[in-house]
Amino acid sequence: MPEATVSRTPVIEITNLWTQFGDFVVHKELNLVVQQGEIVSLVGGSGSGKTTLLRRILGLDAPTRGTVRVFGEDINRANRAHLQHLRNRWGMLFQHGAMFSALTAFDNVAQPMRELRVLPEDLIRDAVLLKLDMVGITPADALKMPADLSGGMIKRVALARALALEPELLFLDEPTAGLDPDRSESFVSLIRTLHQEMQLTVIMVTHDLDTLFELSTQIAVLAEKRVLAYGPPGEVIRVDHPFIKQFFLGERGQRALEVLREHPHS
Ligand SMILES: Nc1ncnc2c1ncn2[C@@H]1O[C@H](COP(=O)(O)OP(=O)(O)OP(=O)(O)O)[C@@H](O)[C@H]1O
Repeated sequence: MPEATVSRTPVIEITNLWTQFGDFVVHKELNLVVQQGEIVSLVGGSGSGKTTLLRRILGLDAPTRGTVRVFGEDINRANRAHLQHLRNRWGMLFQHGAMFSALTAFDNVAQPMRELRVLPEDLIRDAVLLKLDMVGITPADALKMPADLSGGMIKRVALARALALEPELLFLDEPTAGLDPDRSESFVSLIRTLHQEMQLTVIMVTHDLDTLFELSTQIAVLAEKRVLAYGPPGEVIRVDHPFIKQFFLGERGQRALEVLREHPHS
């Protein structure tokens, strides 16, 4: 296909989104367009509406006004079956892993595949072991219950589960929270490798500036009830706005500039 005709439908397109709880407005005329292959970090102060925005994108709650399109589809107009089809195209890693505590690591990863009810069990077995191998979990550890795994291992198993259905889009909520610096660093390089190998689009919420600058191709700053700035890290941190200055200044800003010097393309 000639390049000019290749469709560039954004993976996510949010138009004039309003979110209101009673009289309290969280998002006002919020717009955001995410193209395929980006790693987007959502940042903003506490209560700025990051989690609520994620929930809107996932179609968990309908917006007060505005539209949310994922893979070109209006998420709030899709019927149940269609919504499920869309959901199978993304994976979500929750902050605390959110594993089923009564299932082994293996069965936690197998669960989304079993739910599809189309794959034979022997194929599921191979696919689960492959996903666990990708995130560095051995077959022996796969048989353990979540309570017998370390925090870092739980995150990796939860990531394997989020990747179970080969998603095109991955949501990460505070992916490195609760990990020590070494584990956090190896989790970041795992995400980076998976992003390169699977051409994933990633949307993450993170307060960890190291993770943010190591991974993001774009940063979306949520403030004043909208996306105040959106662009590559090097551009966003130079935006002249009190929140952005405060967020990236001082020690945080120094680290940011260091990482940007190490990765001058970002
Ligand atoms: N179901 C709800 N009913 C009423 N208010 C809500 C509801 N969900 C969220 N809010 C409010 O909306 C605002 C945004 O919340 P949200 O959890 O999205 O913020 P956040 O940016 O993710 O914050 P944090 O970084 O602290 O997790 C908060 O003031 C919160 O109290």
